[in-house]
This record gives sequence, structure tokens and C-alpha cells, in this order.
Amino acid sequence: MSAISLSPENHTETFHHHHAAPANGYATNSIEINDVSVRFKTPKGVFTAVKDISLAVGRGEIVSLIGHSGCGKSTLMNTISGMVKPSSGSVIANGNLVTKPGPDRGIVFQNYSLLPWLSVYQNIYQAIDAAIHGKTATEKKALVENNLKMVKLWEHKDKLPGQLSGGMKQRVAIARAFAINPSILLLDEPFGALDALTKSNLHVELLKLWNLDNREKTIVMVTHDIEEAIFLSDRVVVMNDGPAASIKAIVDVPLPRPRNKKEIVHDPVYMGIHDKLLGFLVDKLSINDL
Ligand SMILES: Nc1ncnc2c1ncn2[C@@H]1O[C@H](COP(=O)(O)OP(=O)(O)OP(=O)(O)O)[C@@H](O)[C@H]1O
Repeated sequence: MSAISLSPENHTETFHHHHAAPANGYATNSIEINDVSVRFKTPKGVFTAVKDISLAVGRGEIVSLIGHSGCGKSTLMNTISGMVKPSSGSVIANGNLVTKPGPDRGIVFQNYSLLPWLSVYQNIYQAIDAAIHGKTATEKKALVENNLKMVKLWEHKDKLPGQLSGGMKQRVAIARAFAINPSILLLDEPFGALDALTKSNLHVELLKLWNLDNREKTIVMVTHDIEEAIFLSDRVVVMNDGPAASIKAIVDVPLPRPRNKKEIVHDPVYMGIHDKLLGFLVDKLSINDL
């Protein structure tokens, strides 16, 4: 689909990005974040986590959010998932105002808790059963099997979550989100706890899934990993530090796909993006932050 191709002309970066309409050439927006602010009531008074954020994500686009710890990445993601209500502004997902979580938006958290009394297999089967209607038991079983094999946990399918390592639990959560096949996938540091090899394999699996879906699936991912953000994304959104965090910069990643992890690191375009992102993240670092 030409609507999702990113041409080199899009290699721009936008400071103080305040407009919902992206200059990204996407036919339709999957997500529109319009002037969103989130304020939390705390014992010490009102705390503004994010302020006046606008961002549109095209259907089929992969966008990463990066920024320092506590800047509000998860808060912003949770306004898309529907778990945090904006104090002002609105979020539109698939054309509908977001007011609560829904099966069109799959979420993977770093510490996504699995149901401890259900086996790995049952955790995924039950999630499919709850979210997808009109599939036969055979089809659902095939979905569980395919997705557990994808994350290399098929032989652990009868274990309970308590019998798994942290990385294995994370892979179950990823398989569960993939199995439901939502049109919007929200990933909050999904690969954070994984070793480098597992992480790399899952990056490839994620992109395979995205390609199988004709690149129609929209992915928003929170990460601290610059290499991961560049390898996977069409755009990387850099957030300012909080409180009242906003968007500091949006960096386009016009590297052609499929991308080869070993090769792109030598690509001057990759290196330029890497330096730019590193600059955005470290320029504020002072001895006081350490
Ligand atoms: N429910 C809440 N009540 C009060 N403050 C909150 C709440 N949720 C988040 N915050 C505050 O909002 C700010 C942003 O938190 P958030 O978890 O979104 O940051 P983050 O960028 O995802 O951080 P990290 O990278 O460390 O995961 C933090 O200062 C946090 O303490």
C-alpha cells in the first residue's frame, strides 16, 4: 500500500509539534491525540504529568516514544489504551473517542500480570476467547499454538506463570497480545526485561506480524532503547522531562524496509538518526541527574 510508504522527503523533524495532522503521507489516522493534558491529584496537590500533547499516528505506522524516566510516556500510552482519562483534550482511536479499554487496542506492559491460576496455554486461550468472537475452538487452538511457538514457549504451555522466568512471562504477554491481533498494538517497554538475543528475535517476529497484516497494524511503543526505536519505527517521538511533559522532537526514520539489524547500523542515515536521538536525550544530563 502506497499510503504507508515513507519517502525520504519525510525526513523532517518537528519541534514543538502541536498539530494533530501528520505530514507523514498516511491515508488515515489510526490514533489522534488532541491537546491532551493529564493531571493527577496527589496528596501534595495537582500534578501535571503531560501537557498539551498532540500527535497523530497513521494507520500502519510504527511510532516509538522515548524520554527520560518519569517523563510521562506510560501516561500518554494509557490515554490511548483508555486506562487514563485525559484531564483535557481527547484521544481518537480507529475513529472513536477513547473512553475505556477495548479489544481494538492490545496492550503489553513490562510487568503485565498473567492470571496466576491459569496455565500459559489457558492464559492465551482465555484472552482469545474473550476478545475474538466467531472463531471455532480449532481455530482458537491454532492461534494459541502459533503464537506460543512464535515466542518459543510451546514446550512450556502447561506451566503456571509462577513457574516461569521474568522473560518467559513477558513472552507469554507478548504472545497473548499478538494472538488477539488488535488493529492497534500498544507496547510499553515490552522487551525491556529480555536478553539481547530474545529481544532481537521478537523484534523480527513483531515486524513479521506487521507485514503479514499488510502493514495495517498500528504500533505505538515506549522504549528506552534508541537502537530498538530506530530499527522498528517510522517515527521516534522524543518527550521532554516532566512535570508537564510535552513533545520535544519528532524524528523520522526513512530507512527502507525490510531492515537488517546488522547492516543498518552502518548506514549513515541510521547513524545520523542515532546521534540526533542521543543528543536529545543526553543534552540535559548534568551531574545533578546522576
Ligand atoms: N496515578 C498517578 N498518580 C500520581 N502521579 C502519577 C500517576 N501516574 C503517573 N504519575 C506521575 O506522572 C509522571 C509520569 O509517569 P509515567 O509513568 O507516565 O512516566 P514514564 O515516562 O513512563 O516513566 P518510566 O520511563 O520510568 O516508566 C511521573 O512523575 C509519575 O510519578
